[in-house]
Amino acid sequence: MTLLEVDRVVVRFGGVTAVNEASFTADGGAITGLIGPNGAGKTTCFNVISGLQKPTKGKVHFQGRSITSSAVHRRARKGIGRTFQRLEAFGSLSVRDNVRVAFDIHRGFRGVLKPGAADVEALLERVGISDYAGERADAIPTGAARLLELARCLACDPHLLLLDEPSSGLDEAESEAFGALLRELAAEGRGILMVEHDMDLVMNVCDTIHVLDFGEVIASGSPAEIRADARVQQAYLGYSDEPVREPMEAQA
Ligand SMILES: Nc1ncnc2c1ncn2[C@@H]1O[C@H](COP(=O)(O)OP(=O)(O)OP(=O)(O)O)[C@@H](O)[C@H]1O
Repeated sequence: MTLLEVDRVVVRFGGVTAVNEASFTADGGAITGLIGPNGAGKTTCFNVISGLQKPTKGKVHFQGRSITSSAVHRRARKGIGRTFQRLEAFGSLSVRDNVRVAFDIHRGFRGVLKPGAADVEALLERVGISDYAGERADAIPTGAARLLELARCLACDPHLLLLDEPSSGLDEAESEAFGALLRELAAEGRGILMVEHDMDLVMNVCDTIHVLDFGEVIASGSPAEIRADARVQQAYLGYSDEPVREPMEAQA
């Protein structure tokens, strides 16, 4: 089922066209990748979807309804959750308290008053950061902080997760566990739209990938289709006979 539809969105910043007639979708129960070179317009698209950036033109639909003019908090209440490239946790609070705050805010909206200590612990366990539960959020490794961002987002039980470079800072084993967690979340029916530069992760977990270049969607398809697309190879992936990882790391 189509959960999110971005329809011919244009974003201009003065003379810079950051997003140019971009159209793409993300389904519930699936992982969708949004990839492209630095400056291609990926974060600007996320800002348009979450409501932080008004599009110059175009529309955004969520669950079949236009949210183009909805405020950020209304989109969040409708079930759009987001993590940021820059980490946004409360640094002086513990990891546990960061997740607790997210739960409390979400429950406050819903009018649920039951204490949720067990839920907090279960969520910390689920994303794999229980060992850091008592530590200050600004004292944990970057990879764990990214997982904390995800936990805070999941505390709000989103239908659609927008994940902006969620795996940066994760080592190979953590990245693999993270991919498995994403698959689990999608299997629960959630939609995941992910901006990510780790091509191994993207190619392994995504059902569909959209490629942006200079603000335009230059290709959409399965990982195999994207790998084989000549325009994508030229704009982003490098040549097809080279391993995918090397050109990506060269760009980072
Ligand atoms: N607030 C802004 N004002 C002016 N130009 C902006 C603004 N935000 C983004 N841009 C420009 O819009 C273009 C797209 O930027 P954006 O951050 O969306 O790209 P991106 O694909 O997310 O890049 P990266 O992979 O480096 O995060 C870039 O040329 C950027 O410099």
